Amino acid sequence: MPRPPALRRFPAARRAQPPRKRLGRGRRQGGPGSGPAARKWRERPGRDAWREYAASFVRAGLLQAPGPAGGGEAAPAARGLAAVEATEGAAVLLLPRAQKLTFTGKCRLTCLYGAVRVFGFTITQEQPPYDLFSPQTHSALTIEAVIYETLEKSKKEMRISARAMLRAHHVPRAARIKLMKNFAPLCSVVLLDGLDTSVTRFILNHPEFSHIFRVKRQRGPCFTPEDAALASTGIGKRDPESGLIFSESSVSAIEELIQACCEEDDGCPVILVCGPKSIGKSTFNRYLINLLLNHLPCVEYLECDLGQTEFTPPGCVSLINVSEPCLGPPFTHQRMPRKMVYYGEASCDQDTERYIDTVKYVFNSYKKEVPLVINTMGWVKGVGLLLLIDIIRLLSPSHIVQISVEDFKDMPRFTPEYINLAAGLHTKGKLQGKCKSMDVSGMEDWKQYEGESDFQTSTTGHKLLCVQPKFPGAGNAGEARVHSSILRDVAMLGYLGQLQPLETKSVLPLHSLVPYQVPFNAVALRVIHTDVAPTHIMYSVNASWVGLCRILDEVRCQTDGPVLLTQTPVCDCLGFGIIRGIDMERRLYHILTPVPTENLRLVNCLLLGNITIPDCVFTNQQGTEGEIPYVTSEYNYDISGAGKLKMKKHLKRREHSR
Ligand SMILES: Nc1ncnc2c1ncn2[C@@H]1O[C@H](COP(=O)(O)OP(=O)(O)OP(=O)(O)O)[C@@H](O)[C@H]1O
Repeated sequence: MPRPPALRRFPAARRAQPPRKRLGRGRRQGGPGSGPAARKWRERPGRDAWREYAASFVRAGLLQAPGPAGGGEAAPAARGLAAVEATEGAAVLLLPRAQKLTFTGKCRLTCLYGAVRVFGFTITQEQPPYDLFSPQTHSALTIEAVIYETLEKSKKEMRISARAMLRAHHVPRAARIKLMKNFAPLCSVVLLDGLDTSVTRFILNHPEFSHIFRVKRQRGPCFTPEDAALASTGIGKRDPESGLIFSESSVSAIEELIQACCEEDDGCPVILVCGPKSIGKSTFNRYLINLLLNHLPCVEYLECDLGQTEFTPPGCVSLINVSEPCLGPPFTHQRMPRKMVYYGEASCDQDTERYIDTVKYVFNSYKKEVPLVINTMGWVKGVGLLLLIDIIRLLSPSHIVQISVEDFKDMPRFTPEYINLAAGLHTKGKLQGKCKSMDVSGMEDWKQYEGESDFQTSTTGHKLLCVQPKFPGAGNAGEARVHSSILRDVAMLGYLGQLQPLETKSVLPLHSLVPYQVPFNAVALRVIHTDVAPTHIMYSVNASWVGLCRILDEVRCQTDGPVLLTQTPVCDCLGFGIIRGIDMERRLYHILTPVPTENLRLVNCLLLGNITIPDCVFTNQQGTEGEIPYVTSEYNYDISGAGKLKMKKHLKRREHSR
């Protein structure tokens, strides 16, 4: 096994952590959600007030409506959007009222005047800059001008203050003049800067993903000066249809949920979102969270989908406090949850009981102080449906958002009555036993949790919100832009990107980074997903992805290790690492991880699951001479555990019209 260069001790040794770029930006200010308009609305009693406020969503373009701007009642302004190059790599964009820009690429947005909404989140001029990520792997982001308070300023006063903002941001005079020609009352002006973060640099450094933010270069007369200005910042205009498309049922579900979350006497709604694969659950959740963050300082998010996790690498159940908007896909916002358990598989079909225990363990940390949004797996057929019923009983949500296309027959409507009566996989329905027609075959061997004090099966009745998505390809996983395994890989790269030092512009290959050294006897070890003979354990652990966990038992070892656990614990996971190499003589694991040292001190257990390091990490070991470590072309595939690396050349699964 290759030995890395210099080593540091772990967990006792310190590792110099460069100051992290602060993504946090404190409490929301302004925006229709928290500004005087929203306050006025909140103070007005009755549902009509809410309806009136909700209509502003429609006016602001949340609902697709006919007309070039798709802006509902708000007629498109006479003049279109204008974009001019400001300084190098930056452009200023003027959006007349209700106008939108849908784009691919990435940029940092500062609102200079008025207010814009991106993915449901409203950014006003009082707020700091926000990083926007619109890769080809997901539906494109849209920047839309929204209606805002003018505090009864005259048109002249508005022009003066817009001009002052442009000057304050060093927008050159010629650009200012050009922009101000397009100025109209209630327009919005934003500054777009080129964006290059250490995480995106690291991801883009892998040839497989180098094009995910690439903007299609247009040529000829279609390429306007506006396009040139936008291209200078790293974004390119897209058709509005490439952005989010919300059906009326989505909009009314969102209205209802925001109302429930913002009404103080309504307690803390627990919103469970479910539906088949690729139906838009994660996108709905992100959008809902962003809208809620216009009103509330934070919301909580419970991730129960092991395969497509929002804030963590795959294979985890986690609870996270979200106070910053999600303005990109999961690989752009990997964060440390409040509570996380590493389950170790992208699906739970092999051990549903441990999955239930894991969800239960993580959910116990939710204190009902802020609304909770729950994401569930897209496995909603057969056993998956039964398991979802168990999860609903366990979490007892106040609202269920059930997303499915109209002709989807595998998932019955999750009305309170249905959830009360139906059999789950580990739980009985209320009338089960009395009702002969209910299918409980094959349930005899399952442990019945009902009646156990810690398994909350009471269904107090929830509000069911049925959503029929209308975007092309909804619910058709085969038509997805990108295969789910590729999204998992890129999420892991997003996680590993946190290892990159913030201060350097170049990408440091993973094999050049200094790992921690961990004595065998300091941590217990467990392979979750398969039985491995103790004599072979080091072969399976080397060059593997591991959960860095904390078990409550003391890790005691008479010998110099390794310490092997005989059962998989349901325990806290503090992050992930790569076992970079194993020193059999000095009995040390060499682990690369972005987990901060103070948390590493708590780690006393390494869990190895069925989540593998993306192949591109092995094949992309730049600068190595001769055979690439861990990758060989001369291997005996008869040896148990040997496998062929699949070279995924294209992100697209099949030709997609968009
Ligand atoms: N409202 C929408 N408008 C346009 N595109 C959407 C919308 N919702 C989702 N999509 C796109 O559809 C694809 C699948 O969406 P998403 O990941 O949200 O589905 P999911 O149900 O969470 O999938 P999974 O079951 O795999 O977790 C993504 O490319 C996403 O950008």
